Parts: sequence; C-alpha cells; structure tokens
Amino acid sequence: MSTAPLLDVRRLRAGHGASVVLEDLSFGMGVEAVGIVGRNGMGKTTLCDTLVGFLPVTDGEILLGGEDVSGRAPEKIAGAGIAYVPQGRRLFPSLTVDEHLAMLAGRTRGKRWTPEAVYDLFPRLAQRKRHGGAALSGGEQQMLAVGRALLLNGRLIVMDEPSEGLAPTIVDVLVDAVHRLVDEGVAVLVVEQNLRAAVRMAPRQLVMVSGRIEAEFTGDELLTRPDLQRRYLGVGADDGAHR
Ligand SMILES: Nc1ncnc2c1ncn2[C@@H]1O[C@H](COP(=O)(O)OP(=O)(O)OP(=O)(O)O)[C@@H](O)[C@H]1O
Repeated sequence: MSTAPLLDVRRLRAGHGASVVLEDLSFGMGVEAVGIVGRNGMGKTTLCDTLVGFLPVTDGEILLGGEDVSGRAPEKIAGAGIAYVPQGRRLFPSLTVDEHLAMLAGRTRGKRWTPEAVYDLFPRLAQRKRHGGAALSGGEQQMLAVGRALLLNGRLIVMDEPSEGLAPTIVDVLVDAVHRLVDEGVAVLVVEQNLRAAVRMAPRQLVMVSGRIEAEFTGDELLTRPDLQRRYLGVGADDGAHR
C-alpha cells in the first residue's frame, strides 16, 4: 500500500445549487481502498458526484496526482483517471453485457483493463455475455457497472454503495474484486451503508458528518465499538455490525 497522495481533497465546498452540502471537506488517499461511512444525508453521494464532476465545486481543490481537476467536465475527470460506479448502476436495459463493454473497448487496446480482463475478474459476467442489462441479477449488474468503470483504465474508482441489495455471496465477489484492484495499483474509494462490507473492502474508514470528514477509524475499531457506531452511524449496539 502506498501512502503517496494520489487523491488530495482540500477544503472542498460543494452542493446542490444554492444548498451547500460539503463544507471544508479534506482528506487524502494513496493507492489503497478507503471507505466513507456516515448517517443518511451526511453528503456521501454528494461527495462522490462532486469528485467525478457531476456537481460543481464552489471552493477548494481536488488534486489527482498533484493536478487540480476541480471544475473540469465529467469526461475530462474520467480522462484524468477517476472512474465512477454510481449508486443504482445506471446500465442500459436493452444492451447486452458484451455491448456495454464493447462501447468502451475501442479505447482499451494495449491497456490493462479490456473486456477480456473484466471477464477474467468476474467469470460470472462472461457466462452472461449475451444477456441484456434488464435480464441480469442485481449482482451481475453491479459487476458490469464495475467492469465498465475499469475500462476507463483510471487510477481511482469511486463506488457509491456497491453492496446495496446484494446477496452475501455477491458481496464476497465485490470484496475480492476491490482487493485485487488495489493489488494491481487501482485505488478504490467506496461509500457503504453496510458496515461489514465496508470494513472488508477497506481497512481505512473515514466518517462523514454534516458534509465534512469528521473522523477516521480502522475498520476493526468501527466494527468492535458500539459507541462509535451509535455516534457516527446512528445505529444501535445490536444492529450496527449488520448494516
Ligand atoms: N439533487 C439534490 N438536490 C438538492 N439537495 C439534494 C440533492 N441530493 C441530495 N440533496 C441533499 O444533500 C444532502 C446530502 O445528501 P447525500 O445524498 O449526499 O447524502 P448521503 O450521505 O449520500 O445519504 P444517503 O446515505 O441517504 O444517500 C441531503 O440533505 C440531501 O437532502
């Protein structure tokens, strides 16, 4: 794991129109998996959308490899190396798995991540190549969404609630995929409501409170301390580990 600041977010301010959601938000990460957790409405999705350029930055900086990408259009930020797996997966119901990947395949020649490499990472997708997006299970859709993001051959992949609604066996596949990506030099920033999944994906967990990163814990600390779960995640001592 490298601690070099691949991503360095400094005093970020952003939101929806006149409504400021992120205020003075700072954190940094290297080529590693980092989780973002927090109660509902604290601004996690807003942060993801801002990092990838879907929402404008009002103030502050988003440095990727030392270069400020804030204020750039989403396609420029993707080109600079930040890929996005948004909440809800956003696939095309009528396109097959192969067609989804082929849309981006032209740019992947000679690069690490090609459709073949995605099928190698997710063999289950390879078995569903000719299935339409609408015919895929939730887990297969999530694998396809991750696969599409990988074809950008970026340096950082941002995932918003990837385990939402998925069976435990599929969550296992995603956890393994995150580890493999980090091993191969792709950083992963993952927002999760499911604390157990979050901790298995990322040893470093940042806690968001009211639009800022308020604290940082190891996954083990968060899992074993009901007081932290109550305070930062708003869950009771009994149900915290299951979220
Ligand atoms: N499209 C929007 N327009 C205006 N305000 C929004 C919009 N989307 C979210 N918000 C507001 O921004 C704040 C942060 O929401 P956000 O979805 O980023 O939080 P979150 O931490 O991801 O929560 P959740 O886990 O419920 O998705 C909330 O007050 C929310 O009401």
